Amino acid sequence: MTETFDPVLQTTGLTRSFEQGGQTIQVLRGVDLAIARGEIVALLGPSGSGKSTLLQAVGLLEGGFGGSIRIAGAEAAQLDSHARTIVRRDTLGFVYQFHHLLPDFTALENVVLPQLVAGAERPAADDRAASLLTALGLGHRLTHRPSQLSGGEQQRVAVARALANQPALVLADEPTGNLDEATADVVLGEFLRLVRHEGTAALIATHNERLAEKMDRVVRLHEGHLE
Ligand SMILES: Nc1ncnc2c1ncn2[C@@H]1O[C@H](COP(=O)(O)OP(=O)(O)OP(=O)(O)O)[C@@H](O)[C@H]1O
Repeated sequence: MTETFDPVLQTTGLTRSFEQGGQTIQVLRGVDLAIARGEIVALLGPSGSGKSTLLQAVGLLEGGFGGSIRIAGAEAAQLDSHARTIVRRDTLGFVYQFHHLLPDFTALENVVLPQLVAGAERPAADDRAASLLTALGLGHRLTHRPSQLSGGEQQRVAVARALANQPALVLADEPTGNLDEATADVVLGEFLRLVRHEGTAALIATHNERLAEKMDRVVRLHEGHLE
């Protein structure tokens, strides 16, 4: 019996260009990428090669792309804005270079909130948040606000928030790019361990070849294509 490949993300001939000053900048020129369920993929490429542009497209954060993006079987171009919001909320998790935590809420609340938005109830949402934060070594920081946390701790909270709704795919854009090298290593290691434990697939843009080697596969953006 042949197993059918059921990727969590599949892009085919993905293109994206920007108009600027009367000129067209062709950033993505036909990106073909398939990520299996649970697979962790490093996205490498020089500055300006389009890593963020690719993550924004597959994160359904903006339109304007050509080609096909399928997320968990749904064709992005066929989704209206409400359906895109549901896919983002229920299927995707996001980690950025800067944590974007809500400053007036505690670490725990920052991880509880997306769950409540998705329809979870307390105390189950609190338990899930506490368990994720504890797995990231923040069990003693649950009631701290972001400003009371170190940079590495803030990024760990952002990781816990991204995983809170058990997404099928986490998209991360330079998730440790704002941290010093030693902290970046530790936080990325914990991020990968937790993603593996949860069985979540991930696409992680980074400049760091050494960190990329810790992932299941490396893809490189070069002149608008993946190598
Ligand atoms: N909204 C926009 N309007 C015009 N050009 C844009 C826009 N967004 C991105 N670009 C251009 O697209 C190219 C790719 O940018 P992008 O941020 O995706 O690269 P990157 O690989 O993530 O870079 P870095 O590693 O420096 O973060 C750049 O030349 C950038 O100037």
